[in-house]
Formats: sequence, structure tokens, C-alpha cells
Amino acid sequence: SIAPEDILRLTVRDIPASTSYHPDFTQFSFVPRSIGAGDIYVEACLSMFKELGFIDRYRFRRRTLARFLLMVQKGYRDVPYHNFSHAFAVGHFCFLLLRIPSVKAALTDLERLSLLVACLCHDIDHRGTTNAFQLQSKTPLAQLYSSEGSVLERHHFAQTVSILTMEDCNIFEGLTRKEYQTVLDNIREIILATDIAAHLRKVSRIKGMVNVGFDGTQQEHHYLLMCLLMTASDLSDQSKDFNNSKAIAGNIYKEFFSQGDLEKQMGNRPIEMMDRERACVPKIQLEFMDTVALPVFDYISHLLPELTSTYNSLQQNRQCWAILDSILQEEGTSPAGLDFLQ
Ligand SMILES: COc1ccc(Cl)c(-c2nnc3c(C)nc4ccc(C(=O)NCC(C)C)cc4n23)c1
Ligand SMILES: [Mg+2]
Ligand SMILES: [Zn+2]
Repeated sequence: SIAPEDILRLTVRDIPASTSYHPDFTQFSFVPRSIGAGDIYVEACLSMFKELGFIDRYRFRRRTLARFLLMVQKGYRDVPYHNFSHAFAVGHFCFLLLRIPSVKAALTDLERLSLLVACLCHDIDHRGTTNAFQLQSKTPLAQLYSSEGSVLERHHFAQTVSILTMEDCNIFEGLTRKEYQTVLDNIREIILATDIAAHLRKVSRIKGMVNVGFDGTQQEHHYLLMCLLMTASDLSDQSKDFNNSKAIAGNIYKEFFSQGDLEKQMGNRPIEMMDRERACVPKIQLEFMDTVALPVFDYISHLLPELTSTYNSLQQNRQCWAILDSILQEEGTSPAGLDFLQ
């Protein structure tokens, strides 16, 4: 196994052969899924906490941090997209954001720590179905949280808290009571912000902050920036090379179409996006990129010029989807099916 400190120096020679990727772990174009599988993720996470200075700053015991990370990894299910490799990819992107000097200047150490932990935990115990599905099918989670909305996200936070209460897994044991309360409040807000519906309700406030420029004296700006960095990390797969982004989208549609199949079996009619007979994947991707992903990376690259390259690769990927869409139109082939995604 690779020593945690050596993870950051992983180069193309050491990483198992995989599809196109950037050889350097510390670059935005690095494909986190190329790192392999199994407990190398935990070692990579340990080296991220180390590199960000959190282990020393908050006196984490390595054994406790390792146990926490293993319980987080175990907390994810084996679903096509919302599994631990998604959480790791999100955490890796967040790690790269937190190293940017202007982010270090903008956020407190406690906010940066909250972001990294929230990223790794933000989809714990995801079932591969949407919030709408929880409500329609009256799942146990809906019974628990339907009155407040963001059903899945409240569950992801609840699971995070329960891991912290497990034997020798409380990484925040060295924090003061006030710090502990602050970190838990931050993590809760950040995980709740990963509900796309919640994000879309906040976009105008984020746009306002970008227009006037980040003001570190405003608590609201700290909150909006943490939410924006979280959402960008959650969508960061789409900022990689198109082959990788296309393959990831394929996993998302495996979840969507399985949910559609389930809804049909339950006698409900799925929305077009979930229906493998009706969905036109490139069209859905174009709409998602235009309405959600591109604006997020547009705002973040206005605040952080270092992110311009990721915004540009998102635009390139959008063009690729547009080409795929026109090919499907011309051929007039039945739009359903994911074969062209392989
Ligand atoms: C930030 O939280 C989430 C939660 C769940 C998912 Cl799957 C995603 C997500 N991450 N990458 C993607 C890609 C590449 N395509 C997507 C296409 C559609 C949708 C979708 O939910 N459309 C409904 C509409 C109300 C926006 C989400 C997509 N998505 C993000
Ligand atoms: Mg989520
Ligand atoms: Zn996610």
C-alpha cells in the first residue's frame, strides 16, 4: 500500500492503467476515479486532511480519522452513481478548491474543515432514487423528513452525525464546544445545500454576491460561498475530459432509468428524464448544463479566476453533448438507451 504522504506524488506510472486522466493528483483535470478502488481512497483522504493542515490544527488522531473515513466509505451503498467513488471525487475537487490562496483567505479554517467533511459525507446512504421518489412512494425517509423537504439530504446529515457518535470515530473530539457546534451547523447547512431545488432557490443571492464581490465581513457571503463550492464540487465530474464526463453521466442514467422502471412497476408514470423509453440523454444533459452546471462554474470562476479552466472544459463538454444531440436527431434513432454513452 502507498504511504499517505506519497499519495500526493502519485503519477501516471503508479496509478493502475485507466482511461484518459491527468497524471497529477493536484490538478483540476485529474480524474479521481482513476485512483483505483478499495482502501486507497481512505489513504488518499488521510493525505488530503494532512496536506490541508487539519490533522495538526485540530489535533486529529490518525486512527480516529481513519476509522471515521472507513465508516463514511461503508455508509455508501453500491448504486451506479451515488456511491463512495462519487463522494471521493467530490471531496478531491473540494480539496483542490481549499488549497487556493484566495479561498484560504476568504473562509475560516473551521469553514474549510466543514466543507471537506461535508463533501465526503454529503450523499451517505443514498438509495439511487430522487427526493420526488421518496415523497411519491412514501418511503421511510419521507415519513421522517417530508414536512421539511430535502428528504435525502437530511438523511445524509443524520447519517454523518451518527458516525461521529460511533466508537472512536469522533474526529471533532479535540475541538472546543463552540467549535464543535459551529462545525456541525456548517456541515448541516452545506449538506442541505446539495439539494438542487435548494440551490436553484439560492442562485439569485449567489449572483448578487458575485456582482458586488465577496465580502468576508458578511456571514451571508461565507454561507453562500460554502454552498457554491459544495455545489461546484458535487458537479465537478462534468468539468473533466468528455470521455470521463460521458461515462459518469451513463451511471447517473442507470440510476434514473432504474427509478423509472420501479415507478412503472408501482403503477406510476415516470417523468421523461427517468423513462428509458422516452428520455433523450443529450437533450437532458444540455438542459442540465445550461440551467444548473454552467451557471455554477460561471459564478465560481468570477470569484476564483483559478477555476476558469474548469469552466472552459464544461463548455467544451456542453458542445460535445450538442453534437451528440444533433447526431441523434439526424439519425432519428430511438433516443432511448445508453449504448452511445459507452
Ligand atoms: C447537485 O445535486 C445533484 C443531485 C442529483 C444529481 Cl443526479 C446531480 C447531477 N450530478 N451530475 C449530473 C448530471 C451530469 N446530469 C444531471 C441531469 C439531471 C439532473 C437532475 O436532477 N435534474 C432535475 C432538475 C430539477 C435539475 C441531475 C444531474 N446531475 C446533482
Ligand atoms: Mg445528493
Ligand atoms: Zn452528490
